[in-house]
Amino acid sequence: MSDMISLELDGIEKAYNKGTDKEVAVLRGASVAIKAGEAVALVAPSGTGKSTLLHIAGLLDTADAGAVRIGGEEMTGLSDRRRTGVRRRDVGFVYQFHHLLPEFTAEENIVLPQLAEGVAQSVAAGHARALMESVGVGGRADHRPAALSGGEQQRVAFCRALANRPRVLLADEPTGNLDPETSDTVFEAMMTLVRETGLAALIATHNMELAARMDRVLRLQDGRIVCD
Ligand SMILES: Nc1ncnc2c1ncn2[C@@H]1O[C@H](COP(=O)(O)OP(=O)(O)OP(=O)(O)O)[C@@H](O)[C@H]1O
Repeated sequence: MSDMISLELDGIEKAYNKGTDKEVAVLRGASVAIKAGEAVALVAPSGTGKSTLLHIAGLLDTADAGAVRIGGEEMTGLSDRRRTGVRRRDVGFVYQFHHLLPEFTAEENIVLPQLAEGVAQSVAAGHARALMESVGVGGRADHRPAALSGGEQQRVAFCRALANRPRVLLADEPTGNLDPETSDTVFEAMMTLVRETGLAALIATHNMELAARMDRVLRLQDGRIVCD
């Protein structure tokens, strides 16, 4: 694990309905720094601002105050175009449901985001296959998502999220929809990818057993991030 900080949130504040009588301050100075190759669990009861935090970290939403740094670069003040570029190249997302494109094969789902970044077809296909091999779904490359099991779908979703070699992985209950055994397989696959690719991963989960197997467990409490 290098000591490079890949993702840093520094004093993030976010309120909804600002300036009205319905104002809710969701984040009140949330800070975290995640190194390359480190997997951090984020445990947050429903409604405490987990999605808000992940959206801000992934540049899908902006904070009212505080800084987001990806690969050491300050994201505040970047043009929308630059933010979109950084989001596409440097951030991978995985959600509770895989959101794979149903009309494309597993491999094509991992190839497409690379083509969008100008990677040659043969190179993209080779990278897609290598990713799938590393998480044990190499034999399923030509199947469409509907022909894959839930655990396979989710492993392919991780491969797709990593297709463009992002620095940061953000996941929201990535095993929340799976039975315990499958959840374990997907979790191990995720950890393999984090270690192999030197990603900084922030993984929201309610599963304390899986959380405890990550490098650190953090809790979102009263709008701040605290050690568990
Ligand atoms: N666009 C919005 N406008 C107003 N309030 C919002 C908006 N989005 C979220 N909130 C409120 O902010 C709080 C945090 O929402 P958020 O979605 O981040 O929670 P969460 O921890 O992800 O919850 P869950 O696990 O249930 O998805 C909630 O009280 C929610 O009602």
